[in-house]
Formats: sequence, C-alpha cells, structure tokens
Amino acid sequence: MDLILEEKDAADWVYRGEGAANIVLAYTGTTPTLVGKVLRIQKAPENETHCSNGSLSFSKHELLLWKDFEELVQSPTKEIAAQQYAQHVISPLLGSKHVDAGIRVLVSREFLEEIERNIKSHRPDWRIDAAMVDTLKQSALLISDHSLFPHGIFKGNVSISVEIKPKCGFLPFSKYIARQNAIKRSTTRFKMHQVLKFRQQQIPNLSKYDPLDLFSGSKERIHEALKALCNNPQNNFRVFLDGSLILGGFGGVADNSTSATAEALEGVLKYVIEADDGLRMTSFLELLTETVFKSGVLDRLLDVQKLDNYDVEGAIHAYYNFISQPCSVCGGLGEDEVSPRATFLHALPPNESLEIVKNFLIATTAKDCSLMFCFRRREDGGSDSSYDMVYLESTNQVFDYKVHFIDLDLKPLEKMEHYYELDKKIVSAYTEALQNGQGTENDHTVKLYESTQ
Ligand SMILES: O=P(O)(O)O[C@@H]1[C@@H](OP(=O)(O)O)[C@H](OP(=O)(O)O)[C@H](O)[C@H](OP(=O)(O)O)[C@H]1OP(=O)(O)O
Ligand SMILES: Nc1ncnc2c1ncn2[C@@H]1O[C@H](COP(=O)(O)OP(=O)(O)OP(=O)(O)O)[C@@H](O)[C@H]1O
Ligand SMILES: [Zn+2]
Repeated sequence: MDLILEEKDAADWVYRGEGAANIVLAYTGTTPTLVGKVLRIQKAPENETHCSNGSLSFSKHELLLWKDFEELVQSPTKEIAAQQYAQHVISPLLGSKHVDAGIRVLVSREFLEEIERNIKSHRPDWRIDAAMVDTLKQSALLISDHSLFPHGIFKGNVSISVEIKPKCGFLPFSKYIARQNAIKRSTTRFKMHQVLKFRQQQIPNLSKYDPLDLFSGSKERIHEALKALCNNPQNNFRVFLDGSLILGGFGGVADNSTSATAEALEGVLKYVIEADDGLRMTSFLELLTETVFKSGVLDRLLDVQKLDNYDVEGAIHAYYNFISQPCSVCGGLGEDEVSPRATFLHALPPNESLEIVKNFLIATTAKDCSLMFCFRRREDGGSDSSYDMVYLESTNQVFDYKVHFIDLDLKPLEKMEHYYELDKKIVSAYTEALQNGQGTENDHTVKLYESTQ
C-alpha cells in the first residue's frame, strides 16, 4: 500500500455512483497504474457519531464467528477485514474469475475533504442528507473499473456495461418460518419489500421485476426479468457507455438523477449494436439475456444465497445462542408460547449456532451484491481474445464479455436484530395491503400495482 492520494490528486477522480455505504469515483488522470480503476470510499452516516478512524476492529463475537479465516481475524482494521472477506470467504464461493477484492490505498484527510467538496453537486440530495464522505478514514479501495474493458488492441471499441442488483432469487424453504408468515414461501421478498418501500415513499411505483425469473435458468424468463428492470430500474439496473451512466439512477432507489429512458438508450446503442433504429434495444436485451444465461454466474450466486437455509426466523435464535444473550424473540413470550422449533434451536451446541449465523451473513452479502456485465464488439479476426464471447444472432455480431460481482461487503453481526425486524415489517406491509383489498391475492396485487404505475 505504497500509494498515498493527496489533496492535489482529488481533481483526477470523478463521481461514478454510490450505495448506502460507499461512494465510487472513477479515475480520469494519466498515471498508468490508476488508469481503468475506480476508488471506493466509505461514507459516514449523518445520524451516527463520526467516530471512525480506520482502526475500529471486530467485536469479540465477530472474531469468534470468522475464526476459521485467519486473514480476516488478523486484519488490523475493519476495512482490511472487509477486503479479506471478499478475497477469502466470498471469492472461493462465487469464483475468483468474477471477484476482484481490490487493493487498499492510503488517502489523506485533505484528499477526502476535497473529494467531498468536488462531488457534492453530482450526488442525489437524499444521499447527501443520509451520509457524507468519511474524512477520517485512512484508506480506500482501489478496484478495476468493471464497466470498461482495458484499452488495448481494440482501442476504438466502446464498452457497454450493465449493472444488475438481483436481490434474493429464491423463495425461503425453512421450517422455522411461522405459520402467520407463510406468504414468504410463495411471494418473493423483493415483491413484498416493494410495497413497504412504496409506502415509505422510497420508490414512486412498484417494480414488476421478479428475481425468480432472472434466476430461473430459462431464457424466456430471464428476458422478462430484464425487460422489467429496464422499464423501472430503481437501484437494481443501470447501463453505462464507456463508464458514463445512460440508464438508471446514480444513487439508488429514491433517485431520478437520469431521466434517460429506454428510448434514449436505443439511440446510444448505435455505437454497439448493428441494427436499424427501433430495433437496437430489442437486440441489446437479447444480448444480455444470452449472456446472463450462458455465463452461469446467477447459478453460483443462488447457491451462496441459499446458505440462508434457516431464514432469519430461525437464524435469530441461533444468533442469541451465539452471543450468549437471552433471546428477545422468545423472551417476550410465555413458556407455553415458545414454539418447539425455537426451543430446539436454543438447545443447539455452540458450533452449530455459529455455523447458522455465519452462513446467514454470507448469504446476506450474496443477496445484496451486484453484477457488472461488460461488452465490446469483437473485431474480425479477434478470436485470440482472452475474454469469453457471446453471439448475438439477430445482428450476426460477436461480443467479448466479462462479468464481475461488486459490493461483496461483510455484513455486521450486530445487524441480525435489524434483519429480523425488517423481515416482520416487510411481511406485515404486504399482508396488510392484501387484506385492504377486496379481491384475491392476485387480483389485489394487480390492483396495487396498477394504481402505482
Ligand atoms: O435489507 P435490504 O434487502 O433492503 O438491503 C439493503 C439495500 O436495500 P435495497 O437493495 O434497496 O432493498 C441497501 O441499498 P440502498 O441503500 O437501498 O441502495 C444497502 O445495499 C444495504 O446494505 P448496506 O447497509 O450498505 O450494507 C442493504 O442491507 P443488507 O440487508 O444487505 O444488510
Ligand atoms: N468496480 C467497479 N467498477 C465500476 N463501477 C463500480 C465498481 N464498484 C462500484 N461501482 C459503481 O458504484 C456504485 C456504488 O458502489 P457499491 O455498490 O459498491 O456501493 P455500496 O454503498 O456498497 O452499495 P450498497 O447500497 O448496495 O451497500 C455501484 O452501484 C456501481 O455503479
Ligand atoms: Zn429464541
């Protein structure tokens, strides 16, 4: 970690986007080792004490939880541990070809303060209100820009990339789901969460995206999912042309920062897809469908998501065993009201509770990460390209493509109670919406959806 970014370097970094926890900047300077890289810097939430100094470390329970991963528990700071987590826990599960844990670089406080000033006008207002650059951090993560192909022999070709945040791709099957929450077995969390987000005015309308389609392994259903994402991207879909955002918002769900529509994308696609006006978008979706299908990355992701095989309704009891605290779920109930299943979980040996919680947190990373699919046209005679290729039948074109997972963050153990509470809120928002309607579940859902489109 020899490189130190100083105040004078800040001008070379431009705003690329952000999520809840990080801001990402793209490099525009000429230093060869930085060209084609992005810098991921952490934010400090406005409503929390601004206490981070780069040396905060794991709690004693987290040290125990991740004890099998020496690199993690020996990390001197949480930031280094986060990077080690992507490298040593997640990469073997998702495949090293698609995971880039990045390297940490030192940043001065003046660099971060200058960045904070420079990017302010580009950030969505609601993200500014929620958090600012954490100027007390001493390092940031340098990662390859996965929305671009490195410039090489095909210098003239533009890169078009698509970022997808697929969210949870299966219906939970755990026997620990309470009878009153049985709706979770037949309705995706994404769909139910849309209703809560809509009520909380985080989204202007409900998405028709169904994660089960995207993960289905069927080309027709993948295509349906991608169409829905394109029509209502929220924070689940973005398209970039040579790193510039052309569809979707910079900052996530509540963000309307680009008004770009599928029609605008149609125009830009002329640099990539050799089809007549009005037909390019269709071909582009065909290209994306084909790539999602053939790359197999969603199958890998689904396997990791399914490490959550107890559901939060089971994992929460294991969590209280693990932290040796009275269970706040069972604690509020009379002795004869505690379910036999919860009693069974509370009798598990410590190592089994640990495994359940650890797998739950790994699965949570996999339910929140995003994928970047990046394409460029393959030139005639370019068969020696080291990239995978995909054939687009409708235009008879061949593309190089690469796929990377981004945002493979370690979720804090202390978030377990939040997960349990949020799950309850999501289910009740959805069931209330159903009960308030007159028709069957399907009728009402249709009504609810139509009223917001
Ligand atoms: O709980 P969820 O499913 O709403 O996921 C959160 C995301 O919300 P969304 O994808 O919009 O539903 C949320 O994304 P947004 O802020 O809504 O863009 C974050 O990704 C959050 O993770 P973290 O706090 O940054 O580690 C995510 O929290 P985790 O559950 O992954 O910890
Ligand atoms: N390696 C990368 N290459 C190109 N773009 C990237 C890269 N990493 C992140 N980005 C862009 O920056 C945005 C924010 O990054 P990221 O998802 O890591 O933030 P986050 O705060 O961790 O998100 P979340 O809210 O999901 O926790 C992404 O949505 C993506 O558009
Ligand atoms: Zn309990």
